[in-house]
Amino acid sequence: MQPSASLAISDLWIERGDRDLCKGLAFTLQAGEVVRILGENGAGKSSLLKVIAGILSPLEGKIVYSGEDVTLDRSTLQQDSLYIGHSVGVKGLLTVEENIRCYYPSIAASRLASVLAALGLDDQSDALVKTLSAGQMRRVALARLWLSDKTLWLLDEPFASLDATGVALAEEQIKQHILSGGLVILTTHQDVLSFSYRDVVLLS
Ligand SMILES: Nc1ncnc2c1ncn2[C@@H]1O[C@H](COP(=O)(O)OP(=O)(O)OP(=O)(O)O)[C@@H](O)[C@H]1O
Repeated sequence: MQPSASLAISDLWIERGDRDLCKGLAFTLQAGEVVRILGENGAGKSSLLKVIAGILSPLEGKIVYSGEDVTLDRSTLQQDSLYIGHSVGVKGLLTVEENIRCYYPSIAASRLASVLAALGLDDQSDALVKTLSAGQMRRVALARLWLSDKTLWLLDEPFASLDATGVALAEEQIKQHILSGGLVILTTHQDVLSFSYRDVVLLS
């Protein structure tokens, strides 16, 4: 985790297909803050997260991470960020444990066991992910929140498919992260969140 990290987005303009998204978007994020991206379906919320993560490039604008202009080269930001996309992004033909080991190959068995227990997946450790429910798959994806040492979290619909217990677990991880000085940008259609956040609204 980087102490006192910050993110500043200015004059951002994203184009996808023949649509202009987020034209002139600007916002900042300081250590310990959460921004929730709001907007109608198709407004560009997922696209914005992908641009910040360096998966897509903006047409115009500036992205500054902790004082460094990373607009053209997002590698510094990528090294210090965790992006969990809209799709669950887990591998169905691997077990729960193998999925987690894909990202954290040297994780200690005791650490893995405690994360699986926290997620209520301890009985599913050896199950093929394709045999799990949608909410259980989302929990496997969210195991990365428990294990991440990255500062900036970019979370696209992290609560989708989760039951109330799953939402509370994920919210708790986000709370712990911001208490440690992390930064979070998330999209969610959930109205009530149990931590402080600012809204950035994308107009369609
Ligand atoms: N792979 C793609 N190629 C071209 N255009 C795309 C692609 N993916 C999304 N788009 C377009 O970009 C626009 C924004 O999509 P995006 O997924 O970012 O919106 P969103 O706000 O996250 O929507 P939702 O709330 O439905 O998840 C939409 O018009 C969509 O059609």
